[in-house]
Amino acid sequence: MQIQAWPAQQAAQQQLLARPLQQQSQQLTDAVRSIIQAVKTEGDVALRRFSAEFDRVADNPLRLSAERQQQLISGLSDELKQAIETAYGNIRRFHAAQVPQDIELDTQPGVTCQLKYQAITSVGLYVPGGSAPLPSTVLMLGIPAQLAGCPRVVLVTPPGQPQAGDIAAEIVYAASLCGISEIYTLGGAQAIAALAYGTDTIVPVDKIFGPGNRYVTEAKQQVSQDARGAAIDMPAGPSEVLVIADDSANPVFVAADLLSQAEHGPDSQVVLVSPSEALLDAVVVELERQTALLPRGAIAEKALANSRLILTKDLASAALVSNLYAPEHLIIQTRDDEQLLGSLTNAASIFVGPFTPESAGDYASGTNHVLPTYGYSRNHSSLSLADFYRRYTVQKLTAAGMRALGPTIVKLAKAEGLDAHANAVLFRLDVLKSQASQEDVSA
Ligand SMILES: NC(=O)c1ccc[n+]([C@@H]2O[C@H](COP(=O)([O-])OP(=O)(O)OC[C@H]3O[C@@H](n4cnc5c(N)ncnc54)[C@H](O)[C@@H]3O)[C@@H](O)[C@H]2O)c1
Ligand SMILES: N[C@H](CO)Cc1c[nH]c[nH+]1
Ligand SMILES: [Zn+2]
Repeated sequence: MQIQAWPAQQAAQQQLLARPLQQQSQQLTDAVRSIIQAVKTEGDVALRRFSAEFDRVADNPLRLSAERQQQLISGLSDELKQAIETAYGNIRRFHAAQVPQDIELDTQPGVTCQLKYQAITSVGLYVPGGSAPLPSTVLMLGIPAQLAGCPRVVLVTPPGQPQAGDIAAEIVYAASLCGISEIYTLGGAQAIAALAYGTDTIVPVDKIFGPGNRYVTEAKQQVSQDARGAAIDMPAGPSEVLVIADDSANPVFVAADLLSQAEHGPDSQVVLVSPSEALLDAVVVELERQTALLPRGAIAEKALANSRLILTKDLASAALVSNLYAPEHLIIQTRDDEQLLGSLTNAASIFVGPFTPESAGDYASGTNHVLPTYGYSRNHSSLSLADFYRRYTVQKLTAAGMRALGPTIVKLAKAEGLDAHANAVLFRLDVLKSQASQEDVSA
């Protein structure tokens, strides 16, 4: 990998920080649109056809039976179950602290406003599984759904592991901890279409959560733009990380952190920004050494080909590079991390100091690993418990409240030229006036 100096020109800066695959290529949009259309018109038949075509699974049973779920779980070792339970505990603790509070408030006497939270009725969780099955993602999605109390939680994940039509036992165990038993062996854009529009086998859901490759992410965006589709959490595509490190950082740690995301897939991107040429040089050597030892080294190498090593004049400009890139994950390993932290904006999840690898947040520290990618961290947030609720308001005006606020509403409605709005208040004020004069007469 080549070390590149941070250029002064804006166009060159943007080119250097471009994501590897044009997320919105017309070819991708069209391919996903036709998959969605086929699922809408042909239902289960299309689902089975796409499973055969993209996942090499003939006659996909679609639903993972309760018996098969139990069989798969019983084959898991106690050590692995325990590790999943430890992660479950930390993630649950962090998300349980996020429970939103209803608000009830009199904005003025007789005018009561409430903000209320209600768990979304039915949610669909997409757990990636094309390149590697991700039970950790089950916890990231299933725990907040469980804590919010969503009445129906459906899980979909690509089939084929450990055998055709199956899914990984770890995924099933993590799902069982989260109280999820409605599981479909489906991946890709077809799974998203099935969740959004339903088929004979799958009842549609209200909101779809979860990360995935570019087909999954594009499908989520398409169904969310259709009023008859489903809402989505965020665009959470191929994993990415940006590391800011100075000459105090350990190049072994930095290279390992970069590779931890490079091994996700060939379309992942990792970026190292440093004012230290010596550190950059040492990381190049380490990347080569560690990649050669990785079972997924070939995948990581492809991701490294889209990746960047950037030399800046100081840490302040390294922070500017990060803010411009808006990474999914940002790791900082410098002499004064706390000071740097104050100048960092736009990162979805930040990992501070030499003993905080991104793997901690990917698996078990407690934060959510479902995060916006492609630069969407500028205006989208990391997944949290709040995403599993819908918010709504309730209000009530007493007669006294109407008497006091009515004239203001009438004035504003007249200013907008909306007389029917004004009338809805004026007719009530008339009734209140005549009630008041009758009370005066009888007094
Ligand atoms: N941003 C986040 O929060 C986050 C979290 C975890 C994982 N991820 C990312 O999720 C991604 C998971 O990707 P994956 O591929 O391993 O699994 P995936 O489950 O997202 O995708 C696999 C599915 O893609 C479909 N597919 C494959 N090739 C296709 C083609 N040519 N045309 C149409 N559909 C096709 C198949 O149906 C397959 O089931 C990785 O890029 C990983 O980095 C992101
Ligand atoms: N790094 C991924 C989010 O981009 C999450 C993950 C799951 N397993 C390992 N990593
Ligand atoms: Zn990861």
